[in-house]
Amino acid sequence: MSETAVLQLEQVSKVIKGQTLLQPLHLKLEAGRILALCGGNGAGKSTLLRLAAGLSSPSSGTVSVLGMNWKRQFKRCADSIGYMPDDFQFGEALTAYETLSFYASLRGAAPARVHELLERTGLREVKDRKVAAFSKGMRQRLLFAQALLAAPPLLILDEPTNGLDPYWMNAFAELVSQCASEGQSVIFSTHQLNVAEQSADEVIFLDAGHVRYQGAAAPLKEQYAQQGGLYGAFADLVMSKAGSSRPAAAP
Ligand SMILES: Nc1ncnc2c1ncn2[C@@H]1O[C@H](COP(=O)(O)OP(=O)(O)OP(=O)(O)O)[C@@H](O)[C@H]1O
Repeated sequence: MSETAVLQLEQVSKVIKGQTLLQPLHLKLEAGRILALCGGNGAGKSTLLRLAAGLSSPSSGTVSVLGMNWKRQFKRCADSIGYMPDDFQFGEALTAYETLSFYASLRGAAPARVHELLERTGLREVKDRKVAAFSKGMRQRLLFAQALLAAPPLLILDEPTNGLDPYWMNAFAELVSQCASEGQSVIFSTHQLNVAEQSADEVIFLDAGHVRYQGAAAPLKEQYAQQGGLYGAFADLVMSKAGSSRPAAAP
C-alpha cells in the first residue's frame, strides 16, 4: 500500500477572470522530500503555493494535505502546514521575540521553541530589537522561523531566500535539509536556481502557468552538469523557448 502523500494536487488549475494562471497539474509530495518550484516573474509560483496553503480555491481539481481535503477539513489542514508568504508585514511595534511568541501562542508552540528558532535563524542576538528596525533579510528569517514554529508536517515557503545574503542563503538550504531529515516535507518557490540545486530532491519548472519540467532533481543535475546544473536545465527547458518568462538568476 502506498504511503499517503503529505501534499497532493490532482488536476488542479487556476483561472481568474478568464485568464488561466495555472494549467491543470498533478503534484505528489511525500514525507521528508523537498520540492523547489522554479520560474520567472509571473510564472504562477505564488498562485500554486497559495492553492497548496488553502488560501485560494482551485478552479478545477483537488488539493489535499495528508489525505485531507482543504475544502472539507480546513482546520486540520491548516494545523498541518507552516506557511511563509512572499510579502508580509509584521506588527512593527513588537520585538522579534515578542513577535515570534505571539505566533507561538496562536500555534500552540512552547516558549522553548521560540528560543530555539531564534537561535537557528541567527536572530537570538537581536531578539529584543523592534521588527521595525529589521532589514529585509532579518524579516525573512523571522518569517521563516514563524513557519517552523509548530514543526508542521508540511512547509510551504514562498520566495524564502528573497533578500538573504549568501551566508543565509546557504544556511537556508541546510535548515530545510534538516527539516526534511526530521520528516517534514518542504515546497518552496525560488528564482535562485543555486538554492534549488543545493537542497531540492524534486523540481518543477513553471513558465506562464505551464509545467515545463517536473521530476527528480538529480538526473537533471547530471544531464546538465556541463551547462551549470539546474541553471543550465532551466535555460534549456524554459528560457530558450519562445515567449518564455524572463531568466531566473544565474548560480
Ligand atoms: N488575483 C489575481 N487576479 C488576476 N491575475 C492574477 C492574480 N494573482 C496573480 N495574477 C497573475 O497571475 C500570474 C502569476 O502570478 P504569480 O504571483 O503566481 O507569479 P509568480 O511566479 O509568483 O511571480 P513572481 O516571481 O514575480 O513573484 C501573473 O501574471 C499575475 O499577474
